[in-house]
Amino acid sequence: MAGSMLVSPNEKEYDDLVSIIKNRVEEGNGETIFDVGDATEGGLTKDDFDASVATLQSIADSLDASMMQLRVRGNEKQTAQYLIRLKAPEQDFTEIRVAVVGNVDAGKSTLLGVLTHGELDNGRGHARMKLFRHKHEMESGRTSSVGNDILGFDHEGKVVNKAEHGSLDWVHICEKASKVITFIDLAGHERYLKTTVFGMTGHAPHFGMLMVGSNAGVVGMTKEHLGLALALSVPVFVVVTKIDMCPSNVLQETLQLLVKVLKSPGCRKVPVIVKTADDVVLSATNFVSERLCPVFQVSNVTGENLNLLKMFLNLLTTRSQHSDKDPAEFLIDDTYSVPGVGTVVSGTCLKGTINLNDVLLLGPDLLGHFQPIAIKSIHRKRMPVKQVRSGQTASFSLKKIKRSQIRKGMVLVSPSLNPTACWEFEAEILVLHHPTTISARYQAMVHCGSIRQTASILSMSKECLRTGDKAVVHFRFIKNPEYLNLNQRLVFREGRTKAVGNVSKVIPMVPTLSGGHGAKTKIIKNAPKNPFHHQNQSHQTNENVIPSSNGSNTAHKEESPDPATLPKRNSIDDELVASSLQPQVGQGGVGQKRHNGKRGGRRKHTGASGSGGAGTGPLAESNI
Ligand SMILES: Nc1nc2c(ncn2[C@@H]2O[C@H](COP(=O)(O)OP(=O)(O)OP(=O)(O)O)[C@@H](O)[C@H]2O)c(=O)[nH]1
Repeated sequence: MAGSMLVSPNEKEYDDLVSIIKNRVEEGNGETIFDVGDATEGGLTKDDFDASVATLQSIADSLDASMMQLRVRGNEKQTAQYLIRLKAPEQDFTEIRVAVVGNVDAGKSTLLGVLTHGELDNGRGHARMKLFRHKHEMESGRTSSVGNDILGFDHEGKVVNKAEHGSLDWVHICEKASKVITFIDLAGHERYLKTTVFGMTGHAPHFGMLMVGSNAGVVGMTKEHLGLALALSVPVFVVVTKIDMCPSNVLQETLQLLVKVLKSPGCRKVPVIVKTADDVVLSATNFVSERLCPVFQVSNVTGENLNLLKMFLNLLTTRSQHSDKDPAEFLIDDTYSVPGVGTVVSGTCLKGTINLNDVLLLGPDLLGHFQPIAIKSIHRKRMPVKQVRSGQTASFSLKKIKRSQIRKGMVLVSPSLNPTACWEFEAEILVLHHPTTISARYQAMVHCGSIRQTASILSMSKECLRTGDKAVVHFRFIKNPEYLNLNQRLVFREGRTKAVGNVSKVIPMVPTLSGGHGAKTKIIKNAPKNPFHHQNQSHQTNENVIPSSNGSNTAHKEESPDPATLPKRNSIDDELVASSLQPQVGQGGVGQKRHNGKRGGRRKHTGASGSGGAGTGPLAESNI
């Protein structure tokens, strides 16, 4: 657009400008960054600049949007960038999910405490105490659950979080905010890698915030987490912490190594060390489209550069195209039993719009069935709402169903989708790391959305796979059928073995008379009898906050599809146990009995030592 058009537009030009800005705001989910003056033309004189800003302000007013100056450049002649953001109606806000990863002690929980509570840290764990959720975390000072913290920005870009007596009122934040950043604080310690992978696949983060302690440097799980984010195509920005206590030569070394890793062939990022507000705007506007990776250097104790980070967070916009009009698809990532309310599920609405009292299909259960279920109430970030749209997370209370009948990885979908479950699927896989070779019959944990289940390889387009190899792999879930979509990203993981890929073919369950594991997926009126043992823990619903354990989910059933496909099972959610990175197969019977007894459940060439592979970052070793 001509830079001069804003100076004194005629009526038609003004209308054109309004529709251009309106479209851009819609595309940007309620906001856009707009240039005033064209730098290539040398910018605008003061009078023309002022006239342009006045035009833009009047357009913003007509759209019921605010306008915030981000940066101005030049003296005699000027250019500038403005953020135009719609004033969201109360109860509506844009949601951005940021997965927070990094090695243990990088300062993840501390930074989140400082950002969300607005109080600096004392360097001895003061800020992080506000966030800890489980007693054992409090004691060890380590984050083991996938926790959520929110930071709200109003339409003028001001932080709306106000902690009262140390606690935050989420409803207040959501009412005041136009944009809510949800931080998914993923564990730093390698023993919790399983939780971290679940957080990255199951909570559909838009961005990854990789935290690096400046004194410790790029150590431990740093590369591992970076590799995971890259593999899942989640854009990453880096926050280097503790600059207050780090000698400058050590800080420089850390930055140099970081830049080297980011530029490496496995990563191919363009690091930008953010030092000024200009850098922030530049990074935020080019973050998603280009391979840019902003690097912030902050102190949670002195607060240095936290303003730049906050400015950047305020400018983050989602890249996904929302599809509010499609049939609804909601991915369940957790379940709760709330006294007086009943069963509550939380998760992400991937497509469509879900309204209060809608009847959706819930499934697949252990037999691959879906059952109709009504949505009794909807909460977004603990705030009761009437509707949830694509891209948003929410929790629903459900009618006439026990919590124990629902598991992570199930979906709630529109009946018009006529959903089918699948035991088998194909995926294009890239092996990021494997100690030896992977061949048919190999078994490992598949993470796909909020699905987390052991699957075995039935066949592959190559005889065996080594680190760096790509192949089309035919998988079969070993425990129950799942609901999968084409092109879903997945992680295939076991011990130090890691592969990533895309679902390329979903093989729906085949109808049989026996009701065996190939049984036709059918929609049943009444829920099947509780296929699990009762879960004795009840949790306060806390959208997106995952309880440490859902209790035991030992499977038993009335109508057995095939005993081998419903083996005795340890708790599927017992993600806190130290054994989480130990071989999954062979524990508690998973994979020991298989439908095809010949294949057995024996893993081949796992080499899994229980180590999460600290420092074995896939980046250097793969071609992602
Ligand atoms: N001096 C100083 N100390 C910090 C800073 N950030 C964090 N710390 C301290 O570093 C320690 C570790 O911080 P945490 O926030 O627990 O680290 P974490 O990355 O969340 O660790 P996990 O939850 O175990 O993954 C705490 O004692 C903090 O007080 C900082 O910027 N400066």
